[in-house]
Amino acid sequence: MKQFEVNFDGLVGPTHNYAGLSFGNVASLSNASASSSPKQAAIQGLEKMKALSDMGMVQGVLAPQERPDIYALRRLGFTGSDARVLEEAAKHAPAIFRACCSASSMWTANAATVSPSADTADGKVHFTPANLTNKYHRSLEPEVTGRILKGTFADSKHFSHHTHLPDNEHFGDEGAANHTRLCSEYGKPGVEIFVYGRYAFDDSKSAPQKYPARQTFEASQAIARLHGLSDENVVYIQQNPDVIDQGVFHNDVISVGNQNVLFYHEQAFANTDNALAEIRQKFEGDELHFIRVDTSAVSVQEAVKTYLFNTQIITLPNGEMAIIAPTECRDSEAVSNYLDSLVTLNTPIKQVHYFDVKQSMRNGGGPACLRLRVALNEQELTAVNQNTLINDAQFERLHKWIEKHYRDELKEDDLRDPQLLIESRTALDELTQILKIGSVYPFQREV
Ligand SMILES: NCCC[C@H](NC(=O)CCC(=O)O)C(=O)O
Repeated sequence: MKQFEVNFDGLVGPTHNYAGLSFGNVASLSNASASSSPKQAAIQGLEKMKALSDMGMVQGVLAPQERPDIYALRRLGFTGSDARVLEEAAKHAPAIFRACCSASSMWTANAATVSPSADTADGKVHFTPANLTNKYHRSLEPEVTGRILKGTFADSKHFSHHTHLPDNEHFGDEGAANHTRLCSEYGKPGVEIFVYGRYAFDDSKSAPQKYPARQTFEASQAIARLHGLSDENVVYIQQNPDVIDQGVFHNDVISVGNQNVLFYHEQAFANTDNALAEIRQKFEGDELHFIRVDTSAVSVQEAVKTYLFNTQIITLPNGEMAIIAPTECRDSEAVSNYLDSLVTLNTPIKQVHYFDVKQSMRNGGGPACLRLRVALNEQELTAVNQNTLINDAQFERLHKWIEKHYRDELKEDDLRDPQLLIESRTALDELTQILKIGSVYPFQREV
């Protein structure tokens, strides 16, 4: 049977903006308040999806969330008409208001953790939305994310959906950004690697000092239990606390895996030798490539700046692997030299493709943050909501939809504009019809 890894990229929403909300995510902080271009950002993202589909990959799209989140503001005591809620919140609680406007659902690597059917006890593909408790603006996402995932993977014969973990820092879960999977083929059992930043129930263990560790060991274990993974197929690795303190807020900023390749920075993990030995022992297959990048070649600071590890490693239809990198990697001498030499080495990675995703990079999200990977066999792929897969027709439809509804420029002050809320709702309502995902947004569910 054929097997695929489908990348589901997040569509950028109509209120894309930079609010500087993520402490510990250096790029997000340094671009706060800059004006944004929702139209350009959405088109950049869509073009990346189309380019991957043109390379012969199966590419999907996940709908964005509605922002500003009026419901979150009402829960915090703002009342009256929607226009009044916006006005009062922007005036009296500007920081909270900005958090309720965040564009962050576009980074679908944080939407959920996904375990393919080859790894799970019941032979279904399992999804758990990430609770994203560490950042208030991100903690607003899991409920709607869960509905979007259910609308995209609706067939209960093949897909199993869990509720996000308890909304508490002890079970802080950042989804696939802290999870990767190695396998000989996508449809064969793999090793699921969970990378966590700290222990929540054991203070004696090491943890970062400056920036938060968003993912806990206990959350990772809970996901593995929920998904019915066997201990023989799971490896837990602690992220090096020092690199978290240097701005590596998710594991996917310092390591990435695909099939039999683990690409990682020398300083990525706390106890690298043990972790790699355990992966080697649990991996089913002959050839395993650990590609380590040394600090002398690329410093942690340069990796954070260029997002060398927030690249996507994909397997092309001809079996070769390609790296999908942001143009920031090409613009750095150290990183572009490294990538030039990497493709000449004896590893499966043979190509590098650069993409301009600046509108996302400015919020601290590279190509890998923009996608949720879902490994599927042929039957499961047929069971996916086909309207969420990118082909020429769907690309055209979404392109037109963006052109019709999105603004060219958005300033911070525009977010309180009630007209923008109406525009976004009109756009999102139409989107749910294009993607046929049902009424996922709160404004569509009011009676
Ligand atoms: N995987 C990439 C995630 C980036 C995301 N940035 C943000 O939420 C910044 C949003 C802002 O500052 O407006 C985060 O840090 O979780």
